[in-house]
Amino acid sequence: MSRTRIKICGLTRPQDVRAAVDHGADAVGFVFYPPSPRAVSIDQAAALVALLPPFVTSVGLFVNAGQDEVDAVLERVPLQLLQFHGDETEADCARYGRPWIKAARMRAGVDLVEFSSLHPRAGGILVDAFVEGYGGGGKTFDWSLIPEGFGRPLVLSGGLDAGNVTEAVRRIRPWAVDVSSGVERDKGIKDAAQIAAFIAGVRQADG
Ligand SMILES: O=C(O)c1ccccc1NCC(=O)[C@H](O)[C@H](O)COP(=O)(O)O
Repeated sequence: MSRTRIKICGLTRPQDVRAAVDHGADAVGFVFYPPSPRAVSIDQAAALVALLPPFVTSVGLFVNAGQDEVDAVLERVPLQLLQFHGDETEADCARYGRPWIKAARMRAGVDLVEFSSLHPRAGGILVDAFVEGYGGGGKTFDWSLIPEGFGRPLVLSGGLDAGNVTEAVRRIRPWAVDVSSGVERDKGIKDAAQIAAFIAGVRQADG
């Protein structure tokens, strides 16, 4: 059984990037959605991505951004993976020639299989809770809404923390987990001890 990949999202400070990398995160996410308290500028993101060693994926997160907005980021920030967290169509996501994951905002009544079929070229589907402000809400959703045998890389997200991630991984066996609020002392301000505890919780489930 391969180990569960780990993405730490919403990083804004160099020390938090270093903490995520040092504790073994596989990916770090930077939010390019201005209303978010975790949003970073292009200059800030370029400096943070420059801290990443090989084999730690830089992820850029967008919500219904215009093409010019995404292009302006991509010109200056070497993002290896894009994450589209709004109402983007497959065509919207595919226009940048970069690998991407598409976020589904999950709640009762959302058919994840149908959603997935609308995004066949996405590298994976990130399943987040349905929250105001599109994401970063620190809220879990009913994991039983995730169908058995989903059949493509699933990134479990939404309200995860060191207290629930071991159970979440054991129940869902996702390709990866993603966390923002659950490793923070304040929005956009990560806590190294919470990052360490979260990653240890994932590793405990991996066995
Ligand atoms: O993090 C944000 O502020 C954010 C704002 C708008 C859209 C998406 C956002 N974050 C995307 C992520 O991938 C988060 O890690 C994900 O929503 C889970 O957040 P949390 O429940 O706080 O762990």
